[in-house]
Amino acid sequence: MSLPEKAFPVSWDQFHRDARALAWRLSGVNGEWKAIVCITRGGLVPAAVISRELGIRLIETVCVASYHDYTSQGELRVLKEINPELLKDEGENVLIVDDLTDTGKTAAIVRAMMPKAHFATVYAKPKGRPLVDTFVTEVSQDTWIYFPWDMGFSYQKPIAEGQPD
Ligand SMILES: O=P(O)(O)OC[C@H]1O[C@H](OP(=O)(O)OP(=O)(O)O)[C@H](O)[C@@H]1O
Ligand code: HPA
Ligand SMILES: [Mg+2]
Repeated sequence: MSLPEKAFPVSWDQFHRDARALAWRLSGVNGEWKAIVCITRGGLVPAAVISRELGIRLIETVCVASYHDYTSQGELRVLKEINPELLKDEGENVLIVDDLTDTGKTAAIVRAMMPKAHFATVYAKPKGRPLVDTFVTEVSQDTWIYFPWDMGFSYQKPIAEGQPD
């Protein structure tokens, strides 16, 4: 996979605002959500925001791993399945939450587990967009989103002292 050309760094403040915007959109979708199923690890933070905003207290995880190094996606592995209780009715009234959909492979795997669930992500790239029902911001396929939990502040040398070679 070629390195993404564009970077989209997201601060904690921006991510909180975008996750709350997703909660707003979801508040009009369904009267009573049975539960949230968040796709770890990226879905954990948006699920915390949405559960607080929508008052959803039953939160389940489905643990999926695929991107094993910087930007290349390996084979998708389901490390922990969804509680069978929530698989009844094919996931009707269940809200699946993730941070983003990129190629859509993760979304496809989890959707297949609960075809009637509502799938929401904060960000979406074009290839994954058809797999999600509600999202906030689309970014181009060649953009890499840098999430706040992957970043930190670092010292920047004064311009006069020149930059490392
Ligand atoms: O649409 P896709 O191409 O499948 O990519 C999207 C998935 O990739 C990332 O998770 P990752 O597998 O990196 O694990 P993590 O959430 O634990 O970081 C992200 O959180 C999504 O779950
Ligand atoms: N940013 C961070 N993690 C990701 C991305 C991305 O753009 N795509 C898949 N996992
Ligand atoms: Mg993930």
